[in-house]
Amino acid sequence: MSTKKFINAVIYKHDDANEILVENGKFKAIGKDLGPADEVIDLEGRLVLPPYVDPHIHLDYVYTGLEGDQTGSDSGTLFEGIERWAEYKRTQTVEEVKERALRGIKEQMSYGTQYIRTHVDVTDPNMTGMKALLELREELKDKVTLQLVSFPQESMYSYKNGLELVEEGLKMGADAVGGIPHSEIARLYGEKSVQQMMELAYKYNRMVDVHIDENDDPQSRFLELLTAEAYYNDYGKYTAASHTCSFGSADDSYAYRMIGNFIKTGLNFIVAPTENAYLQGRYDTYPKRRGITRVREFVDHGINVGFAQDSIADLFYPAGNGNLMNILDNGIHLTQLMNDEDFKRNFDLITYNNAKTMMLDDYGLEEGNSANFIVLDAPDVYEAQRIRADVLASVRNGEYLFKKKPVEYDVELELD
Ligand SMILES: Nc1ccnc(=O)[nH]1
Repeated sequence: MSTKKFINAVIYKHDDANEILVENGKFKAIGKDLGPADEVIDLEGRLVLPPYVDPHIHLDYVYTGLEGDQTGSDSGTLFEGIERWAEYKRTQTVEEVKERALRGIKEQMSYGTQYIRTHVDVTDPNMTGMKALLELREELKDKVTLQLVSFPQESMYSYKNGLELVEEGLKMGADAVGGIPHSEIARLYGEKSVQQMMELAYKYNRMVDVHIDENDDPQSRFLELLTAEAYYNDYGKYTAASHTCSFGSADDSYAYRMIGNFIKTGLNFIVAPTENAYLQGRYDTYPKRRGITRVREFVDHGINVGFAQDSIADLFYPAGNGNLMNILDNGIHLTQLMNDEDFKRNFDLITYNNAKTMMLDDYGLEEGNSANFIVLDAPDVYEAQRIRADVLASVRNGEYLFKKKPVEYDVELELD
C-alpha cells in the first residue's frame, strides 16, 4: 500500500485542515498532523480545489471555426452558427471528430478540468460525432470523465427523423437526452419535443440536459414546461436546463413564480456566460441585453447552477480555450456575484454545483473518494479569483496528470 501526503495546503471548504493523505489513489484523510507517509509533497500554502467540471461543451464542434478563412459568423447569432455547422458537418469523418475533440479535451484538462459533459449532434444519419465521442469516452476514462448528451442540433422535428436519431444516440450509449425546443418551427413542436425528451429519459433511464430558451424572447417559455414535466415525474435532480437566456428577460412576477417551481422541482441550471454574452442581444439596439439568466436569484434561493465553456473556437463562438477560471471570472462579472459571501463560494459554480448537475457520485474533497484535485497558484479563494490564478497541478487517483512551475508575477519595476 503506498501513501502520499500533501502538506501545507489551503483546502476548499476544509478550514480546519491543511494536509491530505492519499492511499491507493483515494483520499484516506483530510485534516491536520496526519502522520507519516511514503512520500510527502509540500504545497507551500497553495489552494486545493476539487477538479473543475465543465457540464456543457460541444466537443464535436471545437476548432471548426479555425479551419476556414473566417473565425465566427458574420451576424454573431445562434442561427447563423447552426446553419454554418449544418454545412460543415456533412463531410466530416469519425477520425476527424476524434482528433479535434481530443485536442479540446487536452486543452480543457491543461487548465484543471477532469469532468466534461459534451453535447453530441445526432442530426446526422451516420452518427459520426456520437461514434467518435463514444470511443473517446472509453479510451480516456481513467484520465477524464466524459458524459455524452444525444443532442439534435438541427432540432427534433424540423430534421428528418430527428426524434428517432435522438433515441438512436441513447441506444448507442449516450448518458443523457438533449433537445432544443426554441429552435423547433412552432411552439407546439417545441413543447412536444420537451415531452418526447422526458419520455425517452424515463424509457432509457437517462439524465436530461436541454438547450432551452437560448434567445432573448420573453415569450420563449419552454423552461416552464420542462419544470412541470420534471416536477410531476420527480425527475428534477436528473434534469438540467442549459442556457435559459430568455429567463433573464422575464418580468419579476413571472420569474418569482417560476423560481418557486424550480425550488420544488430541484432542477439544475447550466449557464454559458461568455458564449451567451456573445450570441445574445444581437437584435437589440440599446439597452442591449447580455444573454444571462437570473443566476443571482438562483444562488440566493439555493437553486443549483453552474458555469460552462460551451464552445472553443467553433462556428458559433470565435474564442474560448477551455479555461474555466476565465469562465468563472466572466460569469461572476456578468451576474455581479462579487460580494464577500459570493467570493467564498463562487468556486462551487465550476466545481461542486456542476458535479451535482452531472450526478457524479465519486467527486469532491472527502475521505473515501478518488483522490482527484487541483492546486491553484494562490493562497485563498478570494486571491485566486482576484488574480485569476493558474492551476499548477491536476491530480487524478493520487497521481499527477500534470504539474507546472508558477509564473513569476513579481517583476522588479524600477519606477523611481
Ligand atoms: N450556444 C450554442 C452552441 C451550440 N449549439 C447551440 O444550440 N447553442
